[in-house]
Amino acid sequence: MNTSAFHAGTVAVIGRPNVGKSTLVNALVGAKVSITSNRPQTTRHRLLGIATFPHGQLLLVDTPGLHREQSRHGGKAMHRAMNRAARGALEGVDAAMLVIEAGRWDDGDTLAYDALREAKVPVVLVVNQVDRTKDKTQLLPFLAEVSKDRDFASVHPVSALKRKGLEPLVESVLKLLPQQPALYAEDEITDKSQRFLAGELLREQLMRQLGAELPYATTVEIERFEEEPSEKTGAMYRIGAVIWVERDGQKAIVIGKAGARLKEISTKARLSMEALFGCKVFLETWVRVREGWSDDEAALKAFGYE
Ligand SMILES: Nc1nc2c(ncn2[C@@H]2O[C@H](COP(=O)(O)OP(=O)(O)OP(=O)(O)O)[C@@H](O)[C@H]2O)c(=O)[nH]1
Repeated sequence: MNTSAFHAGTVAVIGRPNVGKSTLVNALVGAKVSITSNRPQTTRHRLLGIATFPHGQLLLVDTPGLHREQSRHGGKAMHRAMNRAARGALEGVDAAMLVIEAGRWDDGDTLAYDALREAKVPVVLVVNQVDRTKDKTQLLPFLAEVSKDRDFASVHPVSALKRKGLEPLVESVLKLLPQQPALYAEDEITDKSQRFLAGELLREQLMRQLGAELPYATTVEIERFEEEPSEKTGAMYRIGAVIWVERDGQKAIVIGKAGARLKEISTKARLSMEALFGCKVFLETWVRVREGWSDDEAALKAFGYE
């Protein structure tokens, strides 16, 4: 490897809820480090996905506050608040990927763009979900329209889901990063612990399978995470997870008829854990009721919320 041409640095991934940020991060990292669902606001925690390529390394960071509720509020006060939040979140970031949905640019995108410009972060525009654009002749005019009078380092139509257009995107972003050796080892994909990721994968299944039925205050706590040697398969992880809800009725929803739903949720979560960790997983899940925990600051802390 020619280390003199190696670029590495932090890249903020910014965009309205549900545009496909997590899907993009996972596609770039090549593994599932960020959970996805078609419900907005899936990403609760700041995430760092690490993507290493022959010419460089991207440290992909979430910027909480920058893509929350953007489109619902407007006005100067919101603009100022956004810019304040942006300044903190963007400190030390080398570049940003502004992710939008093909065919759509709204006020939220403008706010994010302005915040990035104000923070003087070079921005690459990622026009995602191009696979959903049926009439491809509309794409070029759309790209021209959104880049007119805006200062993007480059513009990339991609499909994060189908992993299309990612190579040129990576090349462009790497060019914006300082020339320096890799900051993390090549096989590191996240700074999050496996324990944390296990909880995220279970939460992902809860969201996917319960959809709108998922009680708002549901959270996941990993009570047990142990590695055990296994004669047959090498290592095995024994994971115990508690799904916390606020009421008995909610518990019944999560468990489902004769436990069918919880079984399905646990099986799918276990399979994604095995895929991510590369070993057998023995997963046990319980649903427990804790009344009013979402009001209790100390309880929130115990669940990993700041
Ligand atoms: N067709 C298509 N769907 C996509 C693409 N990228 C993401 N999606 C879907 O869009 C939905 C939202 O994707 P996420 O990656 O969770 O979006 P996000 O921006 O991280 O969402 P938040 O965490 O809520 O901010 C999921 O159902 C994805 O499968 C794409 O390129 N094409």
